[in-house]
Amino acid sequence: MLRIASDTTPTSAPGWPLFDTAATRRIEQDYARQLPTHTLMQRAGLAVARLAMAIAPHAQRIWIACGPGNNGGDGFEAAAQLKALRPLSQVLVSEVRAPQHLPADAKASWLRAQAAGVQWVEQCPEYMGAQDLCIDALLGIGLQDKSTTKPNTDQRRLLQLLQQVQRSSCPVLCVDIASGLNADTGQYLTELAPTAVPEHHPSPRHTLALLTLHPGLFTSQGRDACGQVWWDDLGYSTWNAQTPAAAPAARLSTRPTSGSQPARPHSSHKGSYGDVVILGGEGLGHRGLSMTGAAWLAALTALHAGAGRVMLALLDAEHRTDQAISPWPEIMLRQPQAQDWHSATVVCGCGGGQAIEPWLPTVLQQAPRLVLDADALNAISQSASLAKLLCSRATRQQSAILTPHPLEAARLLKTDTQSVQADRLRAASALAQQFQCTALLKGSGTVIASPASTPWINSSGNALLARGGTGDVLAGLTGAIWATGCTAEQAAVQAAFRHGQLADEWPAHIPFSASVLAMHLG
Ligand SMILES: NC(=O)C1=CN([C@@H]2O[C@H](COP(=O)(O)OP(=O)(O)OC[C@H]3O[C@@H](n4cnc5c(N)ncnc54)[C@H](O)[C@@H]3O)[C@@H](O)[C@H]2O)[C@@H](O)CC1
Repeated sequence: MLRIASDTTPTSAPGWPLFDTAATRRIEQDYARQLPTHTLMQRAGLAVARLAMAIAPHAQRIWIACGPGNNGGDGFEAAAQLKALRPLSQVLVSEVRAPQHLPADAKASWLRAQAAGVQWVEQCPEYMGAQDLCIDALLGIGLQDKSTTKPNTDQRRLLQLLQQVQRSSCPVLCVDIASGLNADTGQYLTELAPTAVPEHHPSPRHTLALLTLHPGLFTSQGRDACGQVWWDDLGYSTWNAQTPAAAPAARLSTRPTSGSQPARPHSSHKGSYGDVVILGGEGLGHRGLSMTGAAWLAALTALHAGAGRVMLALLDAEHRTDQAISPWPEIMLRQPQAQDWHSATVVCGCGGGQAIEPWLPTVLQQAPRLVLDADALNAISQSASLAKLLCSRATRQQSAILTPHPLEAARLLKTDTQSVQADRLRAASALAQQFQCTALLKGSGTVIASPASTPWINSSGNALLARGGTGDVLAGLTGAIWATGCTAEQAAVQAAFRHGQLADEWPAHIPFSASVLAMHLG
């Protein structure tokens, strides 16, 4: 998902820091002060040119769409560098704004592109082929919402070029971030979002983030818009690795260095890995809608993910006799009223339907570690007394992890899905604050937030996971990891990463389903 395009020093803290626009501006000013004028843009242009040659080594034509600000300046600079590095290739530029109206850095790069012999064209040539390359240098972190003002000549021209970039049939390399995408949230400005291909792009897409990585590259619409993300810090972390001029807005989770499964001491036993109890699975007898499969999926996952013991308490009173024997003999069946909730890690709500609500006061008060999923979250969003019980857990040193999808998060926050998706970091942080717990907001670029901690964005996963039951697998996996003794935040971050990593590494010859995913966790 993230590749490093320079010899950037890895951070000593876990995860890659993600800086929002305001923090990036502070870092840029701090760094630019130390360097000769124009150095940063020259480094940016060279980084773009080098990556362009790496991803399109056989390109005969490289078309660069250059916007009205410094993102466009990076484009002019890349054009100049490409012309020097690839004199036989056609390097073509289309601009939004005449050079006399460009910022100083961008104007200097425009002059360098002219001097290098770059060719100016009105628009993307129709003869561009699949081996050629399109570079999107229209808008970077200077994006502004101009929807309330009447479009001027620059805006109309920018939209015209942006549409050509978005419909490009050759690979696209975006400079810093895909144009039109908000670097803080990963949401497109409505008027700049792709219209012909709303969900995915027909040609491969790469994005070279410059100086810092931004949250918007990795969540919401960012993953589809930016494709493969590369990063060049332009030398900043070598110059100032320890004390960046601003704090990160989030961290990007990375592959654990010790491997996915920590080594188990020889002298360990089942008690070393904790008990996980799954409570959920409304039975057919309640409303004629069986949801026991969801609870089974969570239990099966906890079993294969390595929990010491797994208990399954189904909310299926009418079918109790059918449940005397588990199809997986390692999973111990329990009647909810016979279960002691005081010591185990409880995963509550998978397929719980309406039958979960009467059990929530008990688990909210008794379970020391509680993962709340699906219908448990819906019940809490509709009941002030349950919400109060959830909030009060923190005062009793009991922790909780909420695992909502955007609609469940919207219900808990008394808002709508669109508002949640408009700023996923803010929504997850609001849930964590409101309920004093860890919130894992599912979706493209899962966000994990805890009170008083920098939130995480998960870097793994793909659309294979967009099918029924994978959320139950994530809940069971979170419970199994948490039961081994880590913190709620660590459990949520590790579970989200492992869940997505399995999908990323899924063998093409094995049909994907949630239950097969659960059984691949060993
Ligand atoms: N100055 C430098 O030396 C460096 C600049 N960098 C680049 O500079 C970029 C930021 O530059 P800027 O601050 O100039 O910002 P941008 O170049 O992203 O955009 C600013 C321009 O776009 C126009 N604009 C914004 N929203 C618009 C909209 N919705 N419709 C039409 N026009 C719109 C603005 O009026 C302004 O002219 C970064 O993303 C990065 O690519 C980096 O390479 C680091 C070094």
